Amino acid sequence: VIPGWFSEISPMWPGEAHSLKMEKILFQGKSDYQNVMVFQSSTYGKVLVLDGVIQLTERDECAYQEMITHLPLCSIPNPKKVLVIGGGDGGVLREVARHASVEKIDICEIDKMVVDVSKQFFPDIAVGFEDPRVTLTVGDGVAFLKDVPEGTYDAVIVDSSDPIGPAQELFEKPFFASVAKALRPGGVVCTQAESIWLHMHIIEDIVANCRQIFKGSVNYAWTTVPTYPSGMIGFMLCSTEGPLVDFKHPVNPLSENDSQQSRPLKFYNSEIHTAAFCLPSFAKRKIGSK
Ligand SMILES: NCCCCCc1nc2ccccc2[nH]1
Repeated sequence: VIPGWFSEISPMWPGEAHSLKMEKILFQGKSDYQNVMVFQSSTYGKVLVLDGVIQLTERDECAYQEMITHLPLCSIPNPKKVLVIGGGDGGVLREVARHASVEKIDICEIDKMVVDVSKQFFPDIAVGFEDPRVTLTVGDGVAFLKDVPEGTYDAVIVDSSDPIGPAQELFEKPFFASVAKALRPGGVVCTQAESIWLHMHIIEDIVANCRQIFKGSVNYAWTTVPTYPSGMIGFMLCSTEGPLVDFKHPVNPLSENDSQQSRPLKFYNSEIHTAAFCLPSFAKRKIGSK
């Protein structure tokens, strides 16, 4: 261990560890589900860490929050009701709120400590909770979805951590089936879907499960996040049977310089939306779609 440096050692990326120079630890706690830590880094702003794994930094969270939100919401004409599973930092809520067509935003986050810590240390991310359309449920997303009437949502966003830890069930078939039931015909889901450099086997399983359950489109897309190991993270975008969804050509554009927005988009735009679905050959062979 190098004094003054945080190294992200995890079984999720054996044999490698991304490190960030650390100025000061701002919070350390243990919730009912995981260890929670916040530190001030030297060059990436404040950093949120769960069980030793970097969830977000102030400097590059935009790449993840904007893409996981706008890839699905810009792919359907008029999203009205949106569900977020996970996402307790509030960043996805902040991005969903940019869509004027949205009338209702439900969020189900299992760990209240993540919400409280985000509000205290990441106000520009937790700002998402202030939108009047938002209803927060603190609980297990699997149980939440069991009580959702069929066809309730236009879009579901699963902003989870990784299969090692409290989010494990969010990567399994029964959960995907409950998401499909909660979506209207032609509805869309976008999930955090790991890295093609590190987790190809996990992704192949996810793609196989999604292709069985979602009878519309199933596409993998990705973004670059400098503070995530392998510098990238991917998303699984699926649509249910019904009006065809072409994820690669957004029908509901968000103007990147929308003057109404107090904060313009930092990362997402319609070109990068389309580019996000382009895969390197090694990945195309394994998880590409026709
Ligand atoms: N909202 C949490 C996003 C995921 C944070 C943890 C994490 N960091 C990763 C780096 C590479 C691949 C998968 C990863 N999962």
